[in-house]
Amino acid sequence: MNDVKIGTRGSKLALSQTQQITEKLTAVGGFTAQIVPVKTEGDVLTGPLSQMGGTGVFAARLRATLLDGGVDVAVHSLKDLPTAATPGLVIAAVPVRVDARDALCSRENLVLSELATGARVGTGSPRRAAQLLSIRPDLVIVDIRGNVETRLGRVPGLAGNVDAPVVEGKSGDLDAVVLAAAGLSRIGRLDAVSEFLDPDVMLPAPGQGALALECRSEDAQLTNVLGQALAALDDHDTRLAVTAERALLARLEAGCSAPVGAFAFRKGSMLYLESVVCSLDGVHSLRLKRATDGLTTVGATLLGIELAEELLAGGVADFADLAGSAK
Ligand SMILES: NCc1[nH]cc(CCC(=O)O)c1CC(=O)O
Repeated sequence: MNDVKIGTRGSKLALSQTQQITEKLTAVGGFTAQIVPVKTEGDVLTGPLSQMGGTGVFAARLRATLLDGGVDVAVHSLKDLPTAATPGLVIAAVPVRVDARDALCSRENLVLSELATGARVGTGSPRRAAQLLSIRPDLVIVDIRGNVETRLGRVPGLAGNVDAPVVEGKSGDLDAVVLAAAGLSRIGRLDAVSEFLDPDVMLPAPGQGALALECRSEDAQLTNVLGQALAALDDHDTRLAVTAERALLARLEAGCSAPVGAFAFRKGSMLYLESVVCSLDGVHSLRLKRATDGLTTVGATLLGIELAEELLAGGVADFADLAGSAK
């Protein structure tokens, strides 16, 4: 097989993670590959991300390109991938997860507890906003969008030396932003981090820090060179963790901008899953944990479903906008 086409979004983050994956795939598979940036709806539309409606803004175009043969593999950030299966496509590999935590990137390198009363913190994520407000109700949350560099540019001193596109003419107007550590790491900007927020403080989005390598179902066969190379990149523990997190999200019928955090990890013979659902103002929240010794994707799926049902029984639908449509 020659010149496998690897599809990705065109952002710096997407290109850098796809480059790393492509190097591994070609080394394992012994084929050549070509990276094909695909413009997605999410790159074209403007307006607050949380109002762009439903999940999968970033993934839909890539999936369509995969189905029509324009690319052979799509590299997705797993947290941006809708939980519903796409007929004809499979997630052939979930490579080992990097840091799943969120990170505070602030002016003068302050940690969360040191931010001034009423400090302006940028995030477009209701999940991050709600968890920030539950610890620091005084903070002023500013809805921001744009790629990672653009968001860093909103904090004085963090713009870096890249010419990040300035969105709505705003830069340097915030005290801090919250971004995924994984994204910062992948573009080489961990220097901007003032504090890594542990899951005790802020539970990440389901799938955060993990990638999904998707291909057409017929190409995932192990009799196929591409299928073998993809299978070699799959990490079982990461697969179990994200399977539990995504099963929970699916059972809650939560949208991508719902205030739901979830983090699972395997330790020894157990898979642990913890989740939080918050009201947008951070005043109400329910946080629960569960574990299973069923270390299979079926066991992980059941764990996610059971924890979601406990959250629903605890009344989260009464205070949280699970559909994530209203702001
Ligand atoms: N929603 C955008 C997005 N999708 C994936 C990442 C990078 C981290 C990851 O792979 O989980 C980011 C940026 C961010 O949330 O700061």
